[in-house]
Amino acid sequence: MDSRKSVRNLAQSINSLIGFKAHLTSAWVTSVCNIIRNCPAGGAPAAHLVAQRDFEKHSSVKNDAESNMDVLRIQDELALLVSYMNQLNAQRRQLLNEFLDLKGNIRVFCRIRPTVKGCDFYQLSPVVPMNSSGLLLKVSASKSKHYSFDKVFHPHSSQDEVFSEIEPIIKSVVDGYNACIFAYGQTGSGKTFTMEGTPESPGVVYRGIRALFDQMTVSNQKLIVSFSMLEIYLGRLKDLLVPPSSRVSDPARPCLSVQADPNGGMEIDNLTSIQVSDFEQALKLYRLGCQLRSTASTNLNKTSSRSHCMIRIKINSINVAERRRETNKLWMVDLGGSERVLKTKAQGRRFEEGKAINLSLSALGDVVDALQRKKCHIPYRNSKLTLVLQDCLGEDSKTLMLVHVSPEEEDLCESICSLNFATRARRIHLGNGESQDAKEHKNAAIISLQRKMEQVEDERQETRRKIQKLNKTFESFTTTSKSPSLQLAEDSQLFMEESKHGVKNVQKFPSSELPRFMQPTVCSTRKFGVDMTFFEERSTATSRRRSILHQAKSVSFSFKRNAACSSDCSDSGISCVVDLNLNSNADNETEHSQGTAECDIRTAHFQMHGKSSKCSSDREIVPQNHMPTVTSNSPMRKGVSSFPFQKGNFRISENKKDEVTEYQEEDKSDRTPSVEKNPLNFDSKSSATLCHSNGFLEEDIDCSTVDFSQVRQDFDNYNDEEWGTPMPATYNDAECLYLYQTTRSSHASQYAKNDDAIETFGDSPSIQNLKEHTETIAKGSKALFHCHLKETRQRQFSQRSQSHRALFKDELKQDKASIPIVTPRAFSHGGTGLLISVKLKIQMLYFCVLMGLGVHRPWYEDDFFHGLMH
Ligand SMILES: Nc1ncnc2c1ncn2[C@@H]1O[C@H](COP(=O)(O)OP(=O)(O)OP(=O)(O)O)[C@@H](O)[C@H]1O
Repeated sequence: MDSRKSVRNLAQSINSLIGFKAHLTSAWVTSVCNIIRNCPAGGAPAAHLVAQRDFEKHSSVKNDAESNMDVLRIQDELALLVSYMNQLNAQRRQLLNEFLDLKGNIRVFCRIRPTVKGCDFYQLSPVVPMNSSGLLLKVSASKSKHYSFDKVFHPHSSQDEVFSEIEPIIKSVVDGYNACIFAYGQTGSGKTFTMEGTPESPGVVYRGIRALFDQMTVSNQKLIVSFSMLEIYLGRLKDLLVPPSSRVSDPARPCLSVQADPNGGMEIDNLTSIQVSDFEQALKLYRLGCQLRSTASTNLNKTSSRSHCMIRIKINSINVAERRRETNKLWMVDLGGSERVLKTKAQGRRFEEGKAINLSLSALGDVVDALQRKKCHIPYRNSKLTLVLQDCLGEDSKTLMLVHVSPEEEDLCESICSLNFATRARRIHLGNGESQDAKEHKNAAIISLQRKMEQVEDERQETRRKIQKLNKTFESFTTTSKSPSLQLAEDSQLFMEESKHGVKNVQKFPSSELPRFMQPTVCSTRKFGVDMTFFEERSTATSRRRSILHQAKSVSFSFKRNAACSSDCSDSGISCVVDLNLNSNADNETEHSQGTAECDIRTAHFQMHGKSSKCSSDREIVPQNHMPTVTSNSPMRKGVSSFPFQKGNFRISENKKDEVTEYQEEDKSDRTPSVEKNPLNFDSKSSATLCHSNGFLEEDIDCSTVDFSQVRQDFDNYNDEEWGTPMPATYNDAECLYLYQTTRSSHASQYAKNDDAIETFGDSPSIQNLKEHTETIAKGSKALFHCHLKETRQRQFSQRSQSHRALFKDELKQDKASIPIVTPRAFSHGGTGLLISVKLKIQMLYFCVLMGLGVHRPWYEDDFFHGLMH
């Protein structure tokens, strides 16, 4: 009896010590008691039972020993194979390197565009391809000139053929080299076709990104890839991942500027850099950037690129042991077309664009010339183009120039210029003359290296297969040999880790494998401040993949004072930036307006969300509009929070006053009746007050005067194709109201269709103004308006979140390289991340101990668990 009492007391002491009682429901205790009941009968065990147990124990020990031996054997084999694989990887790298060195650090390919006039190419064209590396240019009837390049692509060469020659350079980027691939040539010669391609036959950028990710998967290296895209337009750098409306509407946003980094590389300050984890994400960004390129119709090309378009893929290596650099870059550049102004008859802006392009191409020529002559001064600084590419045009990088020529007679002059330029570039690595013997020797070496590379590749494939097979066997051993309690303890640990880091791996921890008492209750979900939705099994594959950084959030809001509505619905909605800049001076800045000194590399995490498991809204985050999450490896750090907007739910309502944006109903009986049935379901005599602590929007809204249908209709008319990225097709009433409010705000009244046209609203535009404006939008600038709305929304959220910064300081200090994860609920319960983490740890330990006790039941009865309840 005494021992029972002490057991009860022990449970109560534990409760009072860690305040855990609140989480223990009767269901929990019943589950634990059931476990105990299912164990062999209580009391003193019968002798035969003891004997049987001893026998089982003995045989299980024997089996355990055998399986342990097997596991050890597999582990040994695996270790051997992995080390062999590493050797093969190193060998492959070395061979590829030698191969590229032999082929030259600067390689020049020539691609001849098919003729557009449909004439007999070989007879009439002045450009005649001779073999795989030479072409003949018929300058006149009696005179012709021979050019040779590393590769000549005939007019009928496919995009596949072109890319197969480029692929080794892409692979070398994964091995730690800088690389630059650029398309050069006169306007209309096919540069954009080669780089961008068409949906049916995608170009080098598409294939390059895919090859890069494939190579990363194969080489099994931990690499962080980030994507940037910019253009050099009229000598200015423009971020192509920032919509023009945002560039214009935020005068505080600094221009992009090129700076030398301490490692001798070049860095572009303020350039949006978005971390991508797979090919699809990078591709989406690329498409987005392409939409924003400056193109125009000229005499020579209907869709002429009026700028140099530059795609940068930056690769940061975590394990640098086997790589040359920690960070390296791949530039893929679609240069603007060289053109003769007389020929294009360009005027005004087109003339200026052509002039700027020609100037920078000429600067590129000077740099190439200086490199060729091995001058001590290389005039990189003469143009933005050469400055940006500086670290990829040197000796230690792989450069590939794709020169494009038109086969038309009338383009002969331009073809001669382009081919001469390319020949000059090629001399950099070839020297002025190479004997025939030397050439043959080199070719033989290249072929032999190619064979070796193929052998190594085969060997790698085979080894990879073996490793996979062994891994499977190993997994089957380890899963069967684990005792249930050990498995549970490990899973619990996993849960702890995942909760701490915000990682939600649904497959690893499905609720069906958990005892009921380990499953979250509504109460525990609220109390812990951790999103427990990941316990729920997802029915579709798409809903399984969730962003690491995404934090689902319960939202509650109230329109009517006494009728708060709360929802546990987790929506993969809009992620907004929580600016964690530790420099207080920059408090009011968005990621694009950071001071350059504070930010070396700014990486935005672009999140691709699938459909929410519970909610119907399916939204994609678009960089800058919904502003990607931003991190930095400089002292400035940023984290992520989510901001779900969904139909019916309006604002996140939290306890802290400075974090809250909520609508409260105000009784204003003198309001005029609603224009139409108010979609917000406001009483026609009501108005809403938008309360922002940051003062961004502070005014009463007379809801009865807002024609929501007009606002919504306008946004519904918005065409996704214009923007190139899927957008929500409809806007809910809350967003309409927000839009309306935004247009009334003096802080957010500038919209621009392009650089030339800026429309500005006054401080208090009337409804008429708003309607006029929405009509304007309907005529052509919906997308920009849309961007503006999102940017405004993001900025507001970003500012609101800055009050959290201090709370992240500890995390930031601990791990500079990792991405800070924000668990928003932690704040709403008034605790710091550390406190909650410790608390979670204790509670989990407690669970494990109880489970252990439940299974082994050394000295107590069910009373112990009942004691926990009292
Ligand atoms: N190899 C090719 N096969 C089929 N069509 C091609 C090829 N190269 C170019 N074209 C076509 O020629 C036209 C002009 O090509 P493109 O726009 O790529 O030229 P560009 O060099 O980028 O011109 P600009 O410098 O003015 O932008 C396009 O319609 C394109 O589809």
